Amino acid sequence: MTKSDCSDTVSCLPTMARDKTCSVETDNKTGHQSTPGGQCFPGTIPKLIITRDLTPSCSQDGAKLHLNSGACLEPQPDDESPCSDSGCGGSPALMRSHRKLSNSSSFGLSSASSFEESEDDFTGRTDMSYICFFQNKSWQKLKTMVHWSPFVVSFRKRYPWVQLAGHAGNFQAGDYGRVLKRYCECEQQCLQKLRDDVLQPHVPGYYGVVKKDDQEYNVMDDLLADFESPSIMDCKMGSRTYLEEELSKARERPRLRKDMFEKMVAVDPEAPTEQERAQQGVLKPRYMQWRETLSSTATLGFRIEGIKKADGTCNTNFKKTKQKEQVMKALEDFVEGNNQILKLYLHQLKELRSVLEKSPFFRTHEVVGSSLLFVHDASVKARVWMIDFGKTVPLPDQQTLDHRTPWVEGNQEDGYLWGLDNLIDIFSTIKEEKQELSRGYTR
Ligand SMILES: O=P(O)(O)O[C@H]1[C@H](O)[C@@H](OP(=O)(O)O)[C@H](OP(=O)(O)O)[C@@H](OP(=O)(O)O)[C@H]1O
Ligand SMILES: Nc1ncnc2c1ncn2[C@@H]1O[C@H](COP(=O)(O)OP(=O)(O)O)[C@@H](O)[C@H]1O
Repeated sequence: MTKSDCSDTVSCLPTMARDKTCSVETDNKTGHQSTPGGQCFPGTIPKLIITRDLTPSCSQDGAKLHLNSGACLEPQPDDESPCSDSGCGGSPALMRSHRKLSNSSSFGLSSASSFEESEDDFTGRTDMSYICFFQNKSWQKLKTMVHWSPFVVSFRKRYPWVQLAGHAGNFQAGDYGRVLKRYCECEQQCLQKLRDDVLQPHVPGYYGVVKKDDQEYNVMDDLLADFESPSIMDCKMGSRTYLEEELSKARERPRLRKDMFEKMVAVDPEAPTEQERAQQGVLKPRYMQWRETLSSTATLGFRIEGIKKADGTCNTNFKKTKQKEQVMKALEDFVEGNNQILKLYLHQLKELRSVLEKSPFFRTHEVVGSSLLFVHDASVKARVWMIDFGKTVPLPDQQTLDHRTPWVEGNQEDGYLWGLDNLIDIFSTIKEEKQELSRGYTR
């Protein structure tokens, strides 16, 4: 997710203390559209009601959103999450739209064929030494159907940088071994605090803020730097992908998101309700809940966002990967039957869990929308890191989370450890099945 100045300020304070005022008006960088004609929905617009989701397959309660009469719906900047592209403010340099990278099915070209000039490349010099070169040209765009980032990291070695998920345009190359991520105060505060937490080895190293072309960036370790042609997987953790704060805002000031309506229809034309169809828009929490129940987020507490393999193939088409068996298949495919890689990942996930259970930072933060980034290569090196702290917010004084208790609105539980337990179980099952299989062969 990306940043917005005022919403960051709002969300990086403990919930109780947050200043909810935000004077910035909706801007056109967001790409979000209001209801048809740019007006408030002309009909009777219902009020927002939150009810429990009692779906038996879901081991947690979930808030459901319904519209009742009376509200005027139109996107507003402060409806968004702390680092949302669609939030208010942001740098003038980023007034262009920052699309969310599509999760549509996509199979990458080999990196060799993916380098191409593009009209919308970044060109010209910058005031920093972060220009990257490929074939003597600056800022080559890695152009495929998938999410190659618009830069090639270059210094001691050149390698195409891959952004598997998240918002397009959020990253730029840093000095060798570092990347720049569009500034988000919330994320900055987390990365800073994490430097002094036991979790430090499990998150990218953080090196402060730099300004480039009027835009600020958080500088952090490039987690791909020490790998050769890495395979990468992004798993979004937790049973909930929107902050409680986003829910309150949606209830206080329900706003329709036409872009989310369109993303919903693209996956399942039957998904919107009659009313949503008439409005041509959905509320953000409604969209997020729909994504959660369509995927494994609601039932397993994590979901796969994308996988890029060493051969360059890339798949971000996991929106409907929900059943345990489907997830297992995707994970098996990711490790390509390599037992050692499997063991390394399992070991690291268990180690991470034990550190999370001890971490003061983790205990005192609502961790939403954060991912685990899995990276391995042919040299049988494999690592897992926590990334994306744009919606990780401190809890009010004295409050702590166990990250396993099912969420009910108000308790701020995020299901992170529940999801990690499930992920570990799935990796363990794959390992056991492989062992069974090899025992069978040797009999
Ligand atoms: O994956 P799809 O279905 O495209 O939906 C996206 C993701 O949930 C984003 O989360 P993430 O950045 O973790 O991938 C979220 O950003 P937030 O994190 O800001 O909530 C986007 O909200 P908007 O940015 O409001 O569009 C939402 O449209
Ligand atoms: N420090 C990093 N090193 C290498 N790759 C990263 C790093 N941070 C993010 N990425 C890549 O970028 C993608 C999106 O990152 P994320 O922080 O989730 O962005 P957003 O905030 O836009 O959602 C990840 O799936 C991963 O592929």
